[in-house]
Amino acid sequence: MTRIAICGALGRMGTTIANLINDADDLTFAGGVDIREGTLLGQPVYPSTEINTFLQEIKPDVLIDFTIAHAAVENIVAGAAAGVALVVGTTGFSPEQRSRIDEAIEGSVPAVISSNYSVGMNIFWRLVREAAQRLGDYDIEVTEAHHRYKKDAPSGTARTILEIIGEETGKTECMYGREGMTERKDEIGVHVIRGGDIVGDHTVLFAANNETIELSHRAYDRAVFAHGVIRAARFVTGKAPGIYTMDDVLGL
Ligand SMILES: NC(=O)C1=CN([C@@H]2O[C@H](COP(=O)(O)OP(=O)(O)OC[C@H]3O[C@@H](n4cnc5c(N)ncnc54)[C@H](O)[C@@H]3O)[C@@H](O)[C@H]2O)C=CC1
Ligand SMILES: O=C(O)C1=N[C@H](C(=O)O)C[C@H](O)C1
Repeated sequence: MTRIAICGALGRMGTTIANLINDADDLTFAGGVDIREGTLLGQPVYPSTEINTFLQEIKPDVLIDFTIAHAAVENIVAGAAAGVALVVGTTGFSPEQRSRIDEAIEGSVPAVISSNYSVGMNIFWRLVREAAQRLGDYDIEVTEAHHRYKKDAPSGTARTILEIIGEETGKTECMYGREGMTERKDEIGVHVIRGGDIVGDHTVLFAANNETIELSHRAYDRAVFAHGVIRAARFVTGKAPGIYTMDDVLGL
């Protein structure tokens, strides 16, 4: 049995993932950490200030983090120091936070890090790469929509899309929304929508004179992310230290 713990256990993703772990024959939900203390599925949830005590007492094989960037950094550093394999889904890291994460993980524990654990999105990123390779001279606009409670913008997934487009076209300048008198140059337009309970929509528009191509991905249920997280948790157990992606997990 692989013992799995979750940071952000009481959140939208934390509870969805815990329920899937509970249903799996080879995995056990060992407990969680959150700002609030309590229990989930009969297991303890420690307050976030007690992450080190939690790791010593619960001794999970894998620590999954779906919290918020500043908290995730501390949880990852603690998990790596305790020698626990990691699966990180939290988004919104600054470059400095990401460097701190990489330093903590490299050479100490195996970790999967991805801005989007849905299988469909990992294929979508490949489609975007192919389109960007061939349509680099088209105008490109990225739009994402999420629920009203999402804190980081643009989404981690949109940031990954921008990285892919940058790698394939060399275009790295972005225009975040437009207002007033604007003149389009070679920038990538980035547009963020927040409202209701939208789970996660991403669209990449390639536009030229007389034609447009739109690639869209829409998640209808958080279970699509959570299923990918479970695959990542099984994959990361017993791997050599280092940072892995969903390409590694899915064998893409
Ligand atoms: N990579 C992926 O596939 C996905 C990533 N996400 C990302 O996961 C993160 C969480 O998303 P949601 O579950 O929707 O948010 P949420 O707000 O529902 O859950 C976050 C939980 O973390 C807890 N928390 C906050 N600070 C903490 C700390 N210091 N230590 C422990 N727990 C703490 C909160 O109390 C809350 O229960 C976000 O960054 C989001 O962008 C969300 C969905 C999919
Ligand atoms: O916060 C969310 O909900 C989501 N966050 C991830 C992101 O920032 O890309 C993934 C997914 O779109 C849902």
